[in-house]
Amino acid sequence: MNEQLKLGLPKGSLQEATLALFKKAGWNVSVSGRSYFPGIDDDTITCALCRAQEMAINVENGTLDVGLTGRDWIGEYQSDVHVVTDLVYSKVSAKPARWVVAVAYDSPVKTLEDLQGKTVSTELVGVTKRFFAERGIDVKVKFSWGATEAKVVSGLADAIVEITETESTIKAHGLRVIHELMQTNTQLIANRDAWADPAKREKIEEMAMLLKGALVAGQLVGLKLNVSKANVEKVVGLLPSLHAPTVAHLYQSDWLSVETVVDSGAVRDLIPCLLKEGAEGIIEYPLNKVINK
Ligand SMILES: Nc1ncnc2c1ncn2[C@@H]1O[C@H](COP(=O)(O)OP(=O)(O)OP(=O)(O)O)[C@@H](O)[C@H]1O
Ligand SMILES: O=P(O)(O)OC[C@H]1O[C@H](OP(=O)(O)OP(=O)(O)O)[C@H](O)[C@@H]1O
Ligand SMILES: [Mg+2]
Repeated sequence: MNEQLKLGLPKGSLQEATLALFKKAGWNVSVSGRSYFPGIDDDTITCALCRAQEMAINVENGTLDVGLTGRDWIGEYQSDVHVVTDLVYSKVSAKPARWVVAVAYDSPVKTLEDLQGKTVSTELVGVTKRFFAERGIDVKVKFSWGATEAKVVSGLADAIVEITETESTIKAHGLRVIHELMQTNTQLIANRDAWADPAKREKIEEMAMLLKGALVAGQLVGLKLNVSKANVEKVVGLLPSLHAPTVAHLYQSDWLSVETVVDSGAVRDLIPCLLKEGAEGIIEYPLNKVINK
């Protein structure tokens, strides 16, 4: 690659989770002081921090070759970019976040149609206008700079269209969700010319593969245990795995070592069952990457 790859990292809600993901994928990104140009331990890449809202615009116009942002903001500007891959994580979890229509708990509004003629406050103006227009519901959409939930409480709007992940902000303001507009997750997007350039495309594809591998690994753990030959079938039968588990002989013994990868959420229930079926010396370890062809 002759030129460095210009990578945009989202400043704000997605920043921390994105830098942690890059670290797991193999890149150390160092954000220092007030600079919006972090360092990265890869000579073929230059980094810039960019608001999630502006990322797709900057990738579309070539200021950046590649960037990460939410599907919501790509849709808001209907940006002409190449979506390389979905990376399903949000601010605090590895799940999508949801854009919802919410009203005050005691509001007479029960359905979307009840919002006819009313005021809706949101940061996501374009998507919201299109959403109501498609349904023939005439609402006044007012742009919100943030703290949008407060606008229903203070009577500035009849409803909001707002993002929620844990629902803690919705609940803290006594709001009621009446409809889900869409789910959103992080995506890796590329500029169309960068994607057409073979060297850049190869680098972007490698990046996508390693980021996905790191993300998948976050939901899995490695599990290793010993079991006697007599009990191995019962123990292996309990193990869900990416492929068949690896079974190896222990030196000068009738015992076997079994190694596999399982869903981290399943381990709590799985370990007691494995013990009951004769497993011993169980170890669980975190994984950095899981790469599947
Ligand atoms: N829990 C969350 N809350 C808000 N945005 C989230 C959350 N999880 C993921 N996102 C994504 O983060 C992006 C918005 O991030 P950004 O930091 O630019 O806005 P913000 O959170 O409103 O920033 P600010 O801290 O200035 O309010 C969107 O693409 C959104 O989908
Ligand atoms: O469902 P939750 O987990 O509570 O997360 C969603 C909240 O987080 C974001 O607020 P942000 O911190 O961006 O503040 P803002 O409203 O000032 O943009 C978003 O706008 C919601 O208010
Ligand atoms: Mg916000």
